[in-house]
Amino acid sequence: MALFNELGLQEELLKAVLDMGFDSPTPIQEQIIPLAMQGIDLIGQAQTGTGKTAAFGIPLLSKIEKDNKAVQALILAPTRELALQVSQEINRLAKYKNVEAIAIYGGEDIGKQIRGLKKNPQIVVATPGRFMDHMRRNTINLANIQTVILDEADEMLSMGFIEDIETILQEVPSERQTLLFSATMPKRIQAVSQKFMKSPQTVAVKNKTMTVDTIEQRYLDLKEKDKFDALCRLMDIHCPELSIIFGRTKRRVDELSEALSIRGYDVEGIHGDMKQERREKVLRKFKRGSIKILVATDVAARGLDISGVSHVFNFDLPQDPESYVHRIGRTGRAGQKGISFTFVTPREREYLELIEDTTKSKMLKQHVPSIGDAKDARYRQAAQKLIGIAESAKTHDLEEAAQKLLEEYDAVKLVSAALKMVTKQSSDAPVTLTDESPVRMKKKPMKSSGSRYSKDSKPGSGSSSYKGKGKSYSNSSKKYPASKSQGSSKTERAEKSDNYRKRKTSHNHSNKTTI
Ligand SMILES: Nc1ncnc2c1ncn2[C@@H]1O[C@H](COP(=O)(O)OP(=O)(O)OP(=O)(O)O)[C@@H](O)[C@H]1O
Ligand SMILES: [Mg+2]
Repeated sequence: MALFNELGLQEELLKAVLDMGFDSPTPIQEQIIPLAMQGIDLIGQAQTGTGKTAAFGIPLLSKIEKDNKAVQALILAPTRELALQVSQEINRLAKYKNVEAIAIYGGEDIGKQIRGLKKNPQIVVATPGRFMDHMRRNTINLANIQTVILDEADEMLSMGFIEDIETILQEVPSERQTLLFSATMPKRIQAVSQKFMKSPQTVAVKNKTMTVDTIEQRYLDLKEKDKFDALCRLMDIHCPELSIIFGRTKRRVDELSEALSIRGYDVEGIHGDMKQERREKVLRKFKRGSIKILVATDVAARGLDISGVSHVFNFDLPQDPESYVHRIGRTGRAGQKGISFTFVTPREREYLELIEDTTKSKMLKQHVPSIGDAKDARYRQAAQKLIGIAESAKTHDLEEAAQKLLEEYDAVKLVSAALKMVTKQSSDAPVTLTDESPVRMKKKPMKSSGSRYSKDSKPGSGSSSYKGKGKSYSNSSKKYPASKSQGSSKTERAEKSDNYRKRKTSHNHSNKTTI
C-alpha cells in the first residue's frame, strides 16, 4: 500500500492530509491523484465513503496557484448540504496552502455570498441553480476557471440537472480539466459525459459489489400499515448511535418525524421544502448527536459524511437502485461498520430483486420484530443499565436504605421494580401516517435464478413468520387512521424536475431547492 508521501504532494498538502488523520491513500485516491495531477479529464468511480472528495480535492489543490486570487476551480454538487461539506473538506486540505474555497448554494443570502466572492476565493463549490444566478448577475468571474469537478456526477448529469450543467459548462472556459465522481455511474451517464470532456479516462475501483461490505444489508417483508411499528421496534432493539430514516416524500418525512417524536424518540426531519437555515440547524444537531434520528428525503442520500451513523432505514424503497446505494452508503464509511434495513411491501418484491441485481449484493431477510422482541430488548437494556450503575457508581450512601427495604420486601420484587423504573417506556400514542403507494418498476429485472419469493415463502401462504405475526399487527394497525394516499406518489425526483421546470419558466434560480 502506498503512502501519501509517495504521491509527490506539495509539503503543505501532505501536512494537512496527515493532520486530518489520513495515514495512507484509499484505492481511489492512490489511482486518481497521480493521473489528475497530469491534467487529464477523468471519471472516478468508487464505493461510498471511500474518500472521493480528497481524491479530487488533493490534485485540485496542487494545481491552484495561491498567489493568483481569481476563481480557478468550480466544484458542482447536487445538494446544498453537500456543497457546504465539500467546501469544508477542501478548506481542511487547504489549511497550509493559503487557498480558500467558498460554498455557494440556494437558500442562503445572496448578498453574503457576493461579499464572500469579493474576498477572492480560488475555489467555488456550488449547487447549479445558485451558481447560474451568480453567472447572470456577473458576480463570479469565470474567465480563469481551469478545473470543473462534478461531485455525484451521475446525479448532476441526470434529467433534473442536465440543462443547468450544460449551460454552466458552455460558459466556463473550454480549456479546462473536467473531473467526474460518483459511487454509481450508469452507462447512459458515461455516454452523456463524453460531450463535456476531452478523451476522459475512467478510473473505477473494482469491487464485486457496488455497496461496501462493511454494511450489513437486511430487508423486512411487511405491509405498509405495519412499517411504523416495525421501525419503532427495530429502534428499541438496536438503539442506534445515530440513524437516518429515508422516506419517499416530503410529506412522509414530516409525518414520520412527527409520529416518532410523539412516540418519544429524539428525531428531526430534513427535506427540500424546509428553510435552509433550519436544514442546516437540523444537520448540525444530528452531527453533534443532540438528535439521534434524522428522517430525510433523498436530499440526504448523496455524499453526506456524518461519523457515527450506524443505521440506515429505508422506510420507503428508493426510486432507483442507485439511490439505494447512496442512501445506505451514509453508514459504513471509511471502513466503519454499519447496518441497513429496507422495508419492502408485497407489491415491491420484484423491485427489491432489481436493487439486488444492480448492486450485486443480497440483502438478508430480517423477521419483523414482535412487541415481545422489543419488550425483551428494553428489559435487557434496563438490566445492563442497572448493572452498570451497580458496578461503577458510588452507591454506599444508599446501602443502609437498601438493607432496610430488603428486610421488608422480597429481593426479586425490589429488583423488578428497579428494572421497571429504568426501562424505557414504550408509547402507543396514536400517530397519523398517510400510506405511500408502492414503488413501481421502471424496467424488468434480469431473470435471477432462485427467486427468494418462491411459493411457500409468500406471506399469507402459510409462512410461519407471517402467520404468527398477523395477530399482533392487527392490534397495532388500529392506531393508523385509514386515510388513503392522495397525490402521495409525487416523488422527490418528480419534485426536482418540477422545480427545474419552474426554474426554467420563472428564470429565478435563487430560491428553488434542487431536491
Ligand atoms: N485516506 C484516508 N484515510 C482515512 N480516512 C479518509 C481518507 N480519505 C478520506 N477519508 C475520510 O473518509 C470519509 C469518507 O470520505 P468521502 O466523503 O470523501 O467519501 P466519498 O467516497 O465521497 O463517499 P460518497 O460516495 O458517499 O460521497 C471522510 O470522513 C473522509 O474524511
Ligand atoms: Mg462524496
